[in-house]
Amino acid sequence: MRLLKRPTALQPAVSASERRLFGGPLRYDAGWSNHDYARLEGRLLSTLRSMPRMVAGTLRLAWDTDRPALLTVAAAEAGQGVTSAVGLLVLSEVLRTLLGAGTPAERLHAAMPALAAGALVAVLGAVLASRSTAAAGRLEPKIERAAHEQYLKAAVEVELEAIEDGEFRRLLDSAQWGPPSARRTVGACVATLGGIISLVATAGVLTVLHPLLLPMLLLIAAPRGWGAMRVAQRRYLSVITWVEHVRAARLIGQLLISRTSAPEVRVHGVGRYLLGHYRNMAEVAETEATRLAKDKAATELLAAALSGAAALVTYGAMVALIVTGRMDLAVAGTAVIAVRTGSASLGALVATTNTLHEESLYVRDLERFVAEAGRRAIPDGGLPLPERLGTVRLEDVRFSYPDRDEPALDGISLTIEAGTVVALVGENGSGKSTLVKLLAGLHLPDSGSLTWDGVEVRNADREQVFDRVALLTQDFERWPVTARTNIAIGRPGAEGSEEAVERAAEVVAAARYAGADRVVEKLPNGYETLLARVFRGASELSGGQWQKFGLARTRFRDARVIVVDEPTSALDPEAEIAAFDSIRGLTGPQRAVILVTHRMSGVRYADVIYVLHEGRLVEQGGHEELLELGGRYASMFRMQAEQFAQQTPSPTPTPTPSPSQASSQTPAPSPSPSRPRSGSGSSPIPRQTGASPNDTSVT
Ligand SMILES: Nc1ncnc2c1ncn2[C@@H]1O[C@H](COP(=O)(O)OP(=O)(O)OP(=O)(O)O)[C@@H](O)[C@H]1O
Repeated sequence: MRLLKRPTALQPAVSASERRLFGGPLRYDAGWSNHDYARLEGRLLSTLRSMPRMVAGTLRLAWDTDRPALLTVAAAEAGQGVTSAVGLLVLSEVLRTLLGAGTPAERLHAAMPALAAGALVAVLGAVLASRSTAAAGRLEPKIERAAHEQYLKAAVEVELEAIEDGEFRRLLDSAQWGPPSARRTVGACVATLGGIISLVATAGVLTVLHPLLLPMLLLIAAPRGWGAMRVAQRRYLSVITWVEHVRAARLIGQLLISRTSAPEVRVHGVGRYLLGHYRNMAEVAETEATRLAKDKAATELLAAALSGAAALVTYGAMVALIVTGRMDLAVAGTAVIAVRTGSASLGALVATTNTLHEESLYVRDLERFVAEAGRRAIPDGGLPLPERLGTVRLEDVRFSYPDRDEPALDGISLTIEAGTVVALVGENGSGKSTLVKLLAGLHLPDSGSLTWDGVEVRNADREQVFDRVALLTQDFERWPVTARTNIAIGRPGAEGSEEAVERAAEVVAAARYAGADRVVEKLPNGYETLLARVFRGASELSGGQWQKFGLARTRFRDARVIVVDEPTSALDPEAEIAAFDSIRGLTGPQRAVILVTHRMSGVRYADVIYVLHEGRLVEQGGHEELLELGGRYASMFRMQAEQFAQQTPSPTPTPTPSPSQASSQTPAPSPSPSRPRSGSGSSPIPRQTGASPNDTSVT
């Protein structure tokens, strides 16, 4: 492996693999991580100062999640601090008595009450510790769950544009460590609280014994605190800087074991190729781990040396105090134990504060993500849409993706009326899918107007816009759930027992409508078959079979505007004809169908065909009208028809015209035009404008 640069925290090495596979380093570019670096490096105290605010967020979450548990933990920890102070005072009394006047038996006898009190205090301390452990154990999973829910909810509610934005995705990625960190923050908070209380108690006892002892104790612990904090900050910075590298290596690992890539991994030898790159990237990550380990070792050695020197000075000062008679032996004995206890608890406090600090950095990422997601959330509320669909209208709409200079759509004006089938056609990248996303309310126009029955979509209640749309896109989701749920998920909602029965019947009707019922018949457990082969007993479907499920889901959704984007790309000729018929049958008086496809045989029956070219609307009209126009549509249609005619032996392919289009002499570029459609003889099934989507199958 060739390293192109010596790695540092700010400019990590760029491996040849990264350049080859991803075109460069996969890291956070400038932006907030570098800003953090400067902050972490230069302003340790300000980082420490901001810690209480970060911790407060988690404590608020704890307060909202399980208040009694939080209060129990706080009380038990405070109680433990008090018991440890009392324990030290008792010890001092025991030592004073044992080192005092009298015979050994008399001194032992005199020390008995203090010894008994010490035992009682120790038992009380143990009981309080166990109460604290139990309550914290109850609280921690709840905190993680609440934080995770907060994370997922924030992610679900943002605009699609945010999800497609690389910077936001990075934030989304780094925030995923927030919920487990919030859980650990609770544990660290508890330990820190306990540490602080017991330290204050010990400090009080030390001050009573001699005023010089407390500053000396702090001197012992300070270097270790500095060292631990520095190591944590560097580790955090490294994790953040390398997050994308780790993600990329993980992605390669996934590709190597994924089922979909398995054939190419084997036949094309991609396995060995990717494995080599995986190793390269892992080795680069190892150099970073080595760098961190060296840095940590050096920091800890320096901290230990400084702390050791401070301990030496402390014990030297105590000897001097005893020798000069300014401290008696019993006090010195207690002081030695108190300094040891104190430095141990200060060490533990430094460690837990450090954990708290490190974890709170991740919790802060989560907070930052939630805040950013809030800013980019789909707005709540807005103008209501009429229950019945009339017209969706676009006027001079322009839309650009944030990272593109050229607009994806420019000057688009079109109308979609209820009860019609509208087709969008155009070459790859002409803007069809983008237009669909605007119609579905997933993106808002940059300029121009998009209205639903006169209500500007920008001001409309977006919930209601989504509610009125059914989407069947090219890459619709193949949910890893049962066949039934894969259809019913099109309209998720509360299921009362009566409604459940009704829904079951609707699911079956939708499956029959889309031809998915014949797929279900062959599944081992029918509708209850799990469709995800990764699980035991589950089945997997072919691409075409999945498309039938997609269509069934769309039908089940029963929306006002039904968008189908390349719905037949994986269907065989017979299924494709049936699918186009089914899609036409989805329309109704209150319903419009928007069909996006490159299959011209499916387009010809649309009421209006809109032709897009480089983001602009270049032609519009009915099939015949556009053929006569002799423009882009006509040439696309003829091209497919000719291609089909060349592939089909004589007799000349029989077009499958609709009754209204029977005069057309152009052969339809249907994949199997001479085969009669099921149930329709050789004539096509007329477009079923006005048919209810709850009618029986039209296939
Ligand atoms: N999420 C995105 N971010 C940035 N640019 C995008 C994004 N999606 C699409 N584009 C760009 O917008 C333009 C229109 O893309 P769109 O997907 O709408 O075309 P299309 O007509 O649906 O293409 P196809 O027929 O291949 O599906 C293209 O130049 C494409 O590269």
